[in-house]
Amino acid sequence: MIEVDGLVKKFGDTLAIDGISFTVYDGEIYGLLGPNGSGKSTTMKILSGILRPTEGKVLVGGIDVAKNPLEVKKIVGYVPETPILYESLTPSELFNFVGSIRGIPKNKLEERVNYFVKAFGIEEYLEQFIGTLSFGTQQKVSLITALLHDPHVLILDEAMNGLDPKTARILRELLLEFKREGRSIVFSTHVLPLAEMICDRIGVIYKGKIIAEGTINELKEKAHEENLEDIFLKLTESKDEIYGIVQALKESL
Ligand SMILES: Nc1ncnc2c1ncn2[C@@H]1O[C@H](COP(=O)(O)OP(=O)(O)OP(=O)(O)O)[C@@H](O)[C@H]1O
Repeated sequence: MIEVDGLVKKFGDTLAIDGISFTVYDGEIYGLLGPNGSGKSTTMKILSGILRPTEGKVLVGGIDVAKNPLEVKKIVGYVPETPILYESLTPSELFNFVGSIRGIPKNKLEERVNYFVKAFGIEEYLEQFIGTLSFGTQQKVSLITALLHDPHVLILDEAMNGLDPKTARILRELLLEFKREGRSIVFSTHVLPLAEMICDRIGVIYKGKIIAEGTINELKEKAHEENLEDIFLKLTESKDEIYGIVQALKESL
């Protein structure tokens, strides 16, 4: 379970997160949706123990992230928006390195590496330098790295980015399985039909604030709109603006 209460994050004069609160229960996929720069990645980095909050309280599995970020990192699997990997290591070397710093027993590590390497189909890249791999393959390596310690909480920042349709489907099924096992998952994406497909509840974040939260059906009712894209555009005040821009483009052509 993740409990976020009155979270604020400032970068100098920039107020990136402006007092947000939400809860992600065990066995739930919570979608964090918002326009570029609205504060999704910042929130996810705080939940993963990577950034310290300026104000507010965040408990992950009952552990306070500000007081004990190292303990939080033990139970969280975090996939950043862009893979951050050691380019001069091979995936095999990276998995062994991550296994050793996380204290995963050798046989367990081998078992998990084999399982995920097969699931994501990267057998042929295991001995190549990460820096030479395609973006999608690096994303798969990043995902495997985040899953090796069998985390109870998953923080996935646009984790489907760059994945081919087959791998995206495998990851989707894996996430649904994790959810059935009772793990808590926070999932950000700009692909709204995907969010509609897998998220149990959604929080719409805009200018550092959660401006709407609920199941898809609850959001549809609140916004009087039929699909998540229209709900999202309405809530983020983009709908009229888009029509104006498209109209101006048509006139200028
Ligand atoms: N390290 C940093 N230093 C200064 N400002 C930052 C830093 N990280 C994020 N910000 C600012 O915080 C705000 C929120 O950024 P964030 O990356 O969380 O947005 P986002 O919703 O993840 O955007 P995107 O959809 O483009 O990935 C932005 O104004 C951004 O410029």
